[in-house]
Amino acid sequence: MTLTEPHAPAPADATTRALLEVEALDVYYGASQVLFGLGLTVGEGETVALLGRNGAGKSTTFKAIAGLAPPRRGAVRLAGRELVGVATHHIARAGIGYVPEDRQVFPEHSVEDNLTIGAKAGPKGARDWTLERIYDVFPILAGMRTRMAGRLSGGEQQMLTIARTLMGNPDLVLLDEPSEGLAPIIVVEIAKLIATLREMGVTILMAEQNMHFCLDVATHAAVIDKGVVVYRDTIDGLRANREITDRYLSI
Ligand SMILES: Nc1ncnc2c1ncn2[C@@H]1O[C@H](COP(=O)(O)OP(=O)(O)OP(=O)(O)O)[C@@H](O)[C@H]1O
Repeated sequence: MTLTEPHAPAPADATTRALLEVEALDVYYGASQVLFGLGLTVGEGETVALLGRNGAGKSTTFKAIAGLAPPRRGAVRLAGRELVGVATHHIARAGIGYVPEDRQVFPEHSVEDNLTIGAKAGPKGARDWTLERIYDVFPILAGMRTRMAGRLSGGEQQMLTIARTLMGNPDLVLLDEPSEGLAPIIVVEIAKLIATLREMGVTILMAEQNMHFCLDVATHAAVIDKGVVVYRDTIDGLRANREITDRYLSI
């Protein structure tokens, strides 16, 4: 059960070590408050879906974690290290790979250049992700390595953005609405890809409005409403909880 205390970081599974802890986060745009003491935890190896309606605060939560929407109050810790007040590029170096909603590829560069531009060792010196491994997991990109990224379809650009982020060897990947604006057949491909990453043990926090997309992909779910995380459970717990899905996620 799992209605959460609004200000506490909603607990990860007791057996899992917390990788990301977000605690009592207040974020404002100018005078307008958007996150209200938001708490959220992502355990190592989990794929957590942050679900909520349009405007609930999903993107703002990600921006706050990535340092783009600095919180007025609260804490964001990655493996115990405080990230509030740390510059965005240092947050990336600390191990957070952020895939924003608007898919940022370098359109005038080839697929392979896009992958190598952001390549670096992870914070612990790990180079788990190499070009070879990327092409293994993203065979579609292997077939278009010399193509200009700007000529890729929306779905291919989404895959390239995820792949480019992995080349930075992050400890945690933030995926903001990975299924948004894509044709259903491509959404299925993106879902398979995320499931593959999950099986490989990559820790993922993804924002989604589309609950059905998450049911087969995520291990856990957190529900955000009006800037507060109101529920956290396993994905199966969410699936079984009609009250929560009807109240917060019905479209
Ligand atoms: N730059 C901004 N300036 C002012 N208000 C903003 C800004 N960005 C977002 N907001 C407002 O903050 C609230 C939360 O927006 P946010 O984008 O975080 O929601 P979301 O859950 O990601 O929704 P969506 O699926 O539409 O992206 C909304 O009311 C939105 O209008």
